[in-house]
Amino acid sequence: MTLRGLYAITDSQLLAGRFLSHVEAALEGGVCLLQYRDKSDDAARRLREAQALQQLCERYGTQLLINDDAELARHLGVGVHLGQTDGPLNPARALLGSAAIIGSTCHASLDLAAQAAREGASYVAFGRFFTSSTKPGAPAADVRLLAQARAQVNLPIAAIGGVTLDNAAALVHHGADLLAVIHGLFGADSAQEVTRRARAFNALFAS
Ligand SMILES: Cc1ncc(COP(=O)(O)OP(=O)(O)O)c(N)n1
Ligand SMILES: Cc1nc(C(=O)O)sc1CCOP(=O)(O)O
Ligand SMILES: [Mg+2]
Repeated sequence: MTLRGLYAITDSQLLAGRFLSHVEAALEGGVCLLQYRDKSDDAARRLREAQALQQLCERYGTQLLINDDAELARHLGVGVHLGQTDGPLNPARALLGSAAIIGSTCHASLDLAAQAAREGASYVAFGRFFTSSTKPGAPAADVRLLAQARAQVNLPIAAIGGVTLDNAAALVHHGADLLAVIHGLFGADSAQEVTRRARAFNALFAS
């Protein structure tokens, strides 16, 4: 499976009251990966929402990943995204199996990316590349890191953090395979605008 294109990530606050409609609008525009990211500890709601996203993803042929929670991913039979404080990759791979998509946050570190590759990650994520209203305190990364990663890491590369249609082309140009986006996609006022943005993000990979 080719991991290349828009990687949409949900945000429970931003999507309050329009969760499924905005996500479906994004899927309509084309989403390579969808990550369910909910930082609450409301396990029942998390299960319910993740199941609803799984149904949508099945309809649109999109791969679902769960942020942080390998157990929930295992329950649903989907992939997981793990940060540096979310537990090691090896047990997650053992839990989810060889076919599961497992992503790893590498901040601005090629060493972390090499380690993630050794431990069986499916893709590595670098960022944040721009100012992020969702996660303003995330460590910063420079776009030139992407070309270095391209040369040294034999895995798809996701770029995250403040990605918008105004700045995403540079990330693709420097080597990003996946544009991981929250606000730049789901911050739109209407479902139609979400779909338009999703299409526009994907068009950056066409040339
Ligand atoms: C695609 C992608 N990249 C990075 C992250 C950040 O993961 P993490 O550092 O664990 O931070 P939280 O998202 O858990 O706050 C991500 N979720 N997705
Ligand atoms: C969840 C997350 N992780 C980041 C990292 O740098 O690891 S930046 C980030 C927030 C991404 O949201 P937005 O597209 O709204 O900036
Ligand atoms: Mg995390």
